[in-house]
Amino acid sequence: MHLSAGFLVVSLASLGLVVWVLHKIGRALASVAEALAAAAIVFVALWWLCKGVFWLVAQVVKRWRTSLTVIGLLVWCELLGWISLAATLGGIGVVLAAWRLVDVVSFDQRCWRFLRSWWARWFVYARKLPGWLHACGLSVRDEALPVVVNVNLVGRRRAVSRSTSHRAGVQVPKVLKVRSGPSWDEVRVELVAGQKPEDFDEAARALAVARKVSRCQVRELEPNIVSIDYQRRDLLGSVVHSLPVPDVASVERTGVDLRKVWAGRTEYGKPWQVPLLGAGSHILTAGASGAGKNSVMWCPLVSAASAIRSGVVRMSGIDPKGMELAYGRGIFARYAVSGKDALEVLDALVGEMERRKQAFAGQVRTIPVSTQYPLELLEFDEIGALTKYTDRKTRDAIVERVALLTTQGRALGISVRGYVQEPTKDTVPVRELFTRRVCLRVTSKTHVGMVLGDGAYERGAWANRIGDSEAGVGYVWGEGIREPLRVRAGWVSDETVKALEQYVTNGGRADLRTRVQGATV
Ligand SMILES: Nc1ncnc2c1ncn2[C@@H]1O[C@H](COP(=O)(O)OP(=O)(O)OP(=O)(O)O)[C@@H](O)[C@H]1O
Repeated sequence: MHLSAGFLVVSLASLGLVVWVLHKIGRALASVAEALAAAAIVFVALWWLCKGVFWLVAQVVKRWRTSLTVIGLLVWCELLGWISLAATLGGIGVVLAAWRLVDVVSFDQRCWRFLRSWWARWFVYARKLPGWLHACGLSVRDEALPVVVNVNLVGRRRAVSRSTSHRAGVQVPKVLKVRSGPSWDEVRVELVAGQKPEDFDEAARALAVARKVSRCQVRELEPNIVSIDYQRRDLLGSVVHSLPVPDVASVERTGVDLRKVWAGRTEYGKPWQVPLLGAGSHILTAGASGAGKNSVMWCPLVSAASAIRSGVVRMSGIDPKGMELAYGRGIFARYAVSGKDALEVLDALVGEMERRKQAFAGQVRTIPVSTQYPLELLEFDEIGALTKYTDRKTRDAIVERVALLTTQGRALGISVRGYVQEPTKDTVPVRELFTRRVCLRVTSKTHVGMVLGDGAYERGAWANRIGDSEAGVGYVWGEGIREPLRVRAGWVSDETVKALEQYVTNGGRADLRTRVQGATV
């Protein structure tokens, strides 16, 4: 009995001791945990503070223009007061408004476009483009590869394969620069690893829809940098008029640069200039009926009127319809309607080419054009009518001569400009030999590739979407032009064609046909 009471006392005392020790340990651990938590909180706070300061400094340095402006404004307010700042800003606003009223073009080019670019970058594209790109499938997911570990206890071998996935986030191309022109915004972005410029070509339509504009064009600038161009408004919506025909009585317009002849306006509001001589001067223009092929033909001729009149340019025309060129018949030294006459005109040009070869062989690489050796410019309307819809023999002969002229004529001062409604290979078997092509409104998407080449449609040359009311609007691509360029040819009225004929033939007194030996009717 005594023994069990003693045992009980000892047990209780031991239990008390254990509880007391545990209590002490618990308190000690709690203090350690508290200290650790406090240290962790201080550390995390310090970490975020450092990160914040670093980010702020980086922003101030990176956006140095904004930083300087803010600092300047603060200093101004401090030294001169905010009333003087408000008055000065108001004064600048009034001056800018007056500038805009007086000369909107110089105002836009020298001032407004910089502000517009800045605004577009920070308030449109930096904010919204990542979302659009992601929605159009132009982002790359950071997906860590899923891993499964199989342990083979018998063979003590481990095999590793993939089975779980981890999604850490999404990478979107970075906006590098925004340039905002009068009708286009050019947004330069840097691609992320795993993307290629072609991905953006394919998504151009979706990008246009996301931005709620009718056109978006993608240009590859560097292997990892593309420019996404958005058309905000259409500068080619209204008719562009051709230059006036020079007045015979006034001082003559001289010095036409035949390598850059005014032909209309580009979508960037700049002059569209075509070469009638040298690189890119063999031009094939395709367009459905009523697309405006005639303005592409006549407009540069009106601009080069003085060179035609002075004999530096000698015109030849093949006009299977017998209507279009016939209207300005007087300016053509050689002219043909039927297949047989067309062959004679082409033979005459090939003959001239051979003569020039003999005269200049070994002396120059490109002949200088002059009245003695003028630029021979052939306008070949409805080329398909003679290369597809005639008898086989005439057709082959015509194709052969056109091929000769387009492959050899350039350095010898001979240029060929062809026009066609249906740009298929069997209609124009030599279409690749025309170094520059113009695609006006066409009826099908496939025609765009046939005229301008592979990838033109994807790069934004949407010629099948040109409206019926947009005659003269088209895309030009080829030698010397990196991306399809949207243009509108200058419109040439019937009166202007007649005035051109009057001017070139000196009121009918000069018959250009007499200047050509062996000219056809
Ligand atoms: N640059 C232009 N701007 C505005 N209107 C134009 C322009 N070019 C042509 N047009 C108008 O569009 C109509 C068709 O033009 P055009 O005769 O040049 O077409 P086309 O392509 O030659 O057609 P087709 O092959 O049937 O002869 C004409 O009424 C013309 O006045």
